[in-house]
Amino acid sequence: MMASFQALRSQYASLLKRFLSSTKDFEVLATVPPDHSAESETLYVLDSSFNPPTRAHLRIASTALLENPKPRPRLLLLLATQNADKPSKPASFEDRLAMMDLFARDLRARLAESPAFAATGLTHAVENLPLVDIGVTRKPYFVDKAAAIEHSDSYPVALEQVHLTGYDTLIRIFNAKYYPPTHTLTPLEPFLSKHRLRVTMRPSDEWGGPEEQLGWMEALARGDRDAEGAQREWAQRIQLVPGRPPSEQPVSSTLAREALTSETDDLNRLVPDQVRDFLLSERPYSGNSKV
Ligand SMILES: Nc1ncnc2c1ncn2[C@@H]1O[C@H](COP(=O)(O)OP(=O)(O)OP(=O)(O)O)[C@@H](O)[C@H]1O
Ligand SMILES: NC(=O)c1ccc[n+]([C@@H]2O[C@H](COP(=O)(O)O)[C@@H](O)[C@H]2O)c1
Repeated sequence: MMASFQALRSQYASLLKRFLSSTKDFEVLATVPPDHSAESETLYVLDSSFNPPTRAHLRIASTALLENPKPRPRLLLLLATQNADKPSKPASFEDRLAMMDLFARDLRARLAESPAFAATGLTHAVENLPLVDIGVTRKPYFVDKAAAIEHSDSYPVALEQVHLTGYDTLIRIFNAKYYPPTHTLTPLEPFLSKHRLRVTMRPSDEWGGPEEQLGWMEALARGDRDAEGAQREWAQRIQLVPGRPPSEQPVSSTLAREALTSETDDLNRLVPDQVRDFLLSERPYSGNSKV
């Protein structure tokens, strides 16, 4: 197992090196399983630091894909090598890409259990499962990520993108401080006129509960943000879906990194199985991992 983890990491290390020495803003490095032929009508995009991928990311991706299983959707797991706010830190990007690949396999295994992706007629179940692309981008902002994906030669230009985010990220996308020089929300227009956001609620002390989060959407639809350059029609392009029920414990990448140094049993509920095996075997946060 360890040998195959190392092989996966070095495979991504060389693909990443090629990307970093290119002038590209975005590249698909691999597809799980390797297959580039399938047509799809929607591209779901999960942009994250994947540091590490968690069961929250698994829930966000699987609920989206299960909601619209036909025609076969495609999912892009997008590693942001530059974050809008956070400085870069361990794990190394090749470790994260290897974990994204393992996450893609865990996700497909979960989807394979659902009737939505079961075999139909002459088609085997595995042929109905979404393909998962593993990509990288240098662009920290969603408007630029979406444009880089549109202009890449990996997908048809007209493909609609549905960006999967949490509520905390939605609030940041709608923060005019990110859009110099005018510091208005008008730069979101090309993004939200073509693409969509599927936002998972993330109740917390900082972000409030479901009512507050639904209230944010109502305010946008009412025109409360028009003075900042927003358009009330954008509310129709944003779907807000329930997240973790209050009875379940919180899940985040930070909690998973902490569990690795203290309560490794907690990893079972925080990260998918193959990601847990990678974390326990490779210890990518110990400071000894090869960069
Ligand atoms: N538990 C969660 N509920 C809802 N959305 C989530 C959750 N975890 C992550 N997300 C969303 O997934 C996307 C990527 O998340 P990110 O990589 O920042 O994970 P994180 O767990 O918040 O990371 P960290 O703990 O390292 O800050 C973001 O849009 C974030 O809002
Ligand atoms: N205005 C924006 O588009 C905007 C603002 C803040 C964060 N982001 C991005 O959101 C993603 C998630 O960010 P965090 O990992 O900090 O939660 C990152 O790719 C980050 O760069 C985008």
